[in-house]
Amino acid sequence: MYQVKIIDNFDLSTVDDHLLTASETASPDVILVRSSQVPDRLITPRLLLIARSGIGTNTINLAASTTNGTAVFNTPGANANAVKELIIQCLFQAVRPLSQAIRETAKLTADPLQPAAEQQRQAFIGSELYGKTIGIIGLGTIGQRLADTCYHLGLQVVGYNRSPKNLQHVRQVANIAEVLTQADFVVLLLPLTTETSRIIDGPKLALMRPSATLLNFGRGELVDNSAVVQAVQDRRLKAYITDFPHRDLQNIPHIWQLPHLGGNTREALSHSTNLTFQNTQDFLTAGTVRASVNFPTADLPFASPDRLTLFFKDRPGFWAEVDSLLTQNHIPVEEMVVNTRDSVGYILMNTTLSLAQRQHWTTLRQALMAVSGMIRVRLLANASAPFSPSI
Ligand SMILES: NC(=O)C1=CN([C@@H]2O[C@H](COP(=O)(O)OP(=O)(O)OC[C@H]3O[C@@H](n4cnc5c(N)ncnc54)[C@H](O)[C@@H]3O)[C@@H](O)[C@H]2O)C=CC1
Ligand SMILES: O=C(O)CCC(=O)C(=O)O
Repeated sequence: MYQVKIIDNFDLSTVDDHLLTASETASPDVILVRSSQVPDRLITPRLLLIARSGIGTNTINLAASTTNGTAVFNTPGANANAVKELIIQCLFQAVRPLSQAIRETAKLTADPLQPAAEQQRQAFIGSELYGKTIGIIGLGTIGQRLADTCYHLGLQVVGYNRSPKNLQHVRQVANIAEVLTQADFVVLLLPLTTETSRIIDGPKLALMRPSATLLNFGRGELVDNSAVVQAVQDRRLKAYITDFPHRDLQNIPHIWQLPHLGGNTREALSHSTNLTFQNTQDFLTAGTVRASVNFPTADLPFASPDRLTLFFKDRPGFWAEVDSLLTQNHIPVEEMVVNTRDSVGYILMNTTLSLAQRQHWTTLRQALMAVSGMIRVRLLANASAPFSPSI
């Protein structure tokens, strides 16, 4: 049974109850997390995986996880529609003061009500999105969906992504500055990395039209808060809408703060949680990696009694050494997949161990761990074979 540290809310009742148990141990096997910070102290040698329900992994120390041989998973696309719909809602709210109109109408006491309400309409004249230009910075899953919907609403779509995408309805430009100068609405949908931190600073804001609105649904740290406050207060930027509240932005006219609502729909939460559990279960039982941000992808039918998984720093000659060690120890390689990513590699290897080999597994594991570059070795038992729990 794997010990699971649950950060944020997860209900384990739908997961195989022989696999996971919630625990407050200081050295869990598994961490389940939503948006909260994962403390570095939990990344101990025992930690096999961190499963993030959601896409952004900026609250997880990826370098430390990789060095530790801890796979970090996320749930690509699971909340993309929810984020897109909220952005569309914000765009409409930015051009038509709907909530203000509802609030003011509710205050009226006149009878008949309608003529009195209509008297107020002058205060709620809006404008239309049709024909305006939206600039999308970060054309990943959410950015692409947003681009598509905006196009169908009649907006012109300008976009920028680090690596250009093959997209029908987006005029892709060479840099962020070109988006900022052309758009009536600029939407940030970038991950937070060292490269993107404060990517929208004072000089970049100065490129925006005074009539433009900036919407940040990527991460708060993408924007220099003091520069955006200054731009809004100086009327060099019409408004700033952010999904990442900060004290420095509190109660400032034309700055709207949402409590990180992008993925906060029943559907998105259910998709994300299901995928999180799937990622966790597949990795624990079979070593399968589908949606990891630091492990190479690897999937292989578990058609053998046993399986070895090897995670290693990629280097020439690594496999030759492992292979010779396996041969010396009479461990058959029945089927295998190997994949590399950045500077690490991952192997799934189907095998059949004799009873004696299983009994001496600790010794063999030590020998494999001694191969230069090896980071983590696991032996998994096929659930349908009569063997003790995975190590
Ligand atoms: N507000 C919310 O509740 C949510 C916020 N997010 C945020 O939105 C981000 C995007 O989400 P997805 O579209 O699902 O992710 P994604 O990974 O599909 O898209 C990110 C895109 O940004 C591009 N990119 C990365 N670095 C770049 C750079 N320096 N310059 C230009 N482009 C760059 C990538 O090439 C990729 O196309 C997430 O990383 C997360 O921070 C995601 C989901 C919910
Ligand atoms: O709603 C959440 O917990 C996370 C949304 C988010 O920011 C993400 O998926 O990156």
